[in-house]
Amino acid sequence: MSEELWDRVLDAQEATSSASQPDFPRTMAGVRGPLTMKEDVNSNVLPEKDFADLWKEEDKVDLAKQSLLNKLIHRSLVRNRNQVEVLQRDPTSPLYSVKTFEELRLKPELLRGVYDMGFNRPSRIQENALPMMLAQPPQNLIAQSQSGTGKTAAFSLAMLSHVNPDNKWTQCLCISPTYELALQIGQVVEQMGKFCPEVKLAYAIRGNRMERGKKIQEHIVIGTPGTLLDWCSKYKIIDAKKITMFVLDEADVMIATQGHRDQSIRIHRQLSQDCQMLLFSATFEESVLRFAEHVVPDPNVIKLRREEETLETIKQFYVLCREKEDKFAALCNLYGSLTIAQAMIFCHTRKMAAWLCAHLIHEGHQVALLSGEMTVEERAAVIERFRSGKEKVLVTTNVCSRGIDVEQVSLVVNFDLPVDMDGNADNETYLHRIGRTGRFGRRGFAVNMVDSKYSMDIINQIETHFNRRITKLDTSNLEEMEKLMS
Ligand SMILES: Nc1ncnc2c1ncn2[C@@H]1O[C@H](COP(=O)(O)OP(=O)(O)OP(=O)(O)O)[C@@H](O)[C@H]1O
Repeated sequence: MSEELWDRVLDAQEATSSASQPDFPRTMAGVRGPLTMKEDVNSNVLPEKDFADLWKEEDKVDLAKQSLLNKLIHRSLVRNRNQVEVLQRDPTSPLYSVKTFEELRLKPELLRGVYDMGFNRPSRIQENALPMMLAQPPQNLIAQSQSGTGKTAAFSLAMLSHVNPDNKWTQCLCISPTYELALQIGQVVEQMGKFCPEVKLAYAIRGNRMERGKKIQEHIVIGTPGTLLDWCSKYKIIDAKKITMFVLDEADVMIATQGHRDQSIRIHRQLSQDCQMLLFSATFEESVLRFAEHVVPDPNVIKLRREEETLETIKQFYVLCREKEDKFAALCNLYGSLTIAQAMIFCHTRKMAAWLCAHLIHEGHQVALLSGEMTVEERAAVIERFRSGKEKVLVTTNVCSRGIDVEQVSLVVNFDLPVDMDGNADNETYLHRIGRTGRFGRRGFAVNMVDSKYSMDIINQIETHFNRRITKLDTSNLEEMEKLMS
């Protein structure tokens, strides 16, 4: 089963990374402020002296000043209201479009669905990709667009436009890497297709058992790769030859992760030659893109330049902590800011996420935990509670780094920085993690916890990769911070 495999992949990743990242001490630090540093370490090379030597006692920050962060986040959320409309008129924004939804020739029922969701104009990716996806004869597409700019909405519209409801068989397959994401995509399709009740949707996800051999009639099937493969090959309830549109969401991770790639390729092999292929992601590393171009015949490619990949609307910071114990203290001090809207805190391992969650609760904070070892039902319930705002702070691992769309998330904290199996910066995961905030033009903040020379190097690698500055959050300099956050 794919989800089990995914869990095993995550397990393996977590195991490897635990080896490369020393475990957080079992004792809990006393709560005190994130420390500030006089010297500017935000250059690409950290001074050679020992990290600890950079600190002085007087650098400890006045806790009262933490409230500034609260104030600034609060203000930026309030300011947000008209921002989407402004951005959609700004030619440099990824939300900009010349066309209206009407000009994209959507069916009237879909137009109603789109407007009913509160969309006024298409984003750039929607404006560019939809005509390609709806063209006749069908065209293949590999598309990259920044996180939260409407890719899911774009391919959902394509699938809903594509199916012929009179044909009572599955015509569109959409694969996503996780259970939660498959459910979320399905919800978008259901909402957008609200006025097309004749179009039916099924979820190929773990636990959704089907009768062997009896072909299903749902026009669109969304699921994870293992279950979808079972539905096509083992249970034979989908005739893959009749699929005319195949969507791979988070396509780069589906290609780069071996388990996903094997399963997706096995599904792909069963499709007919002329099945339309649509690949989407916010990140496409060069080698992955080359592989995708090799697999997808004659594709249209929408690709971002590296410097366009990060969103201007997400302000990126790092907090310097003296040592590992201080990260917890710094996080506790940020807690007020986390709960102004909603926040996601990323840890490197399940063990660390569980530890952090337990200790935050012990400190009297209300937080929820989502990590790979939970059952899919538990995970879905946690996401639902978070989405509905019942939980304000979610502690999680990379299992939630991609795709999850909760618009109120204003702050992402990297309690552990994302690193790959070799201990280098995992730039793609970083981008997806911080992309959980700043959805569709909203303002967002990403705060990275830096507790060693090693993690400072990771920050520097990320800065260099995206050519984007990650600024030291220095709560002792109020004026400077106000400027940075405005
Ligand atoms: N044209 C639009 N107008 C207004 N809001 C939109 C529009 N298109 C999408 N949205 C909203 O923007 C948010 C982000 O969209 P979506 O999830 O499709 O982005 P994405 O590019 O798939 O993100 P990710 O890269 O994280 O997977 C959603 O809440 C969605 O409802």
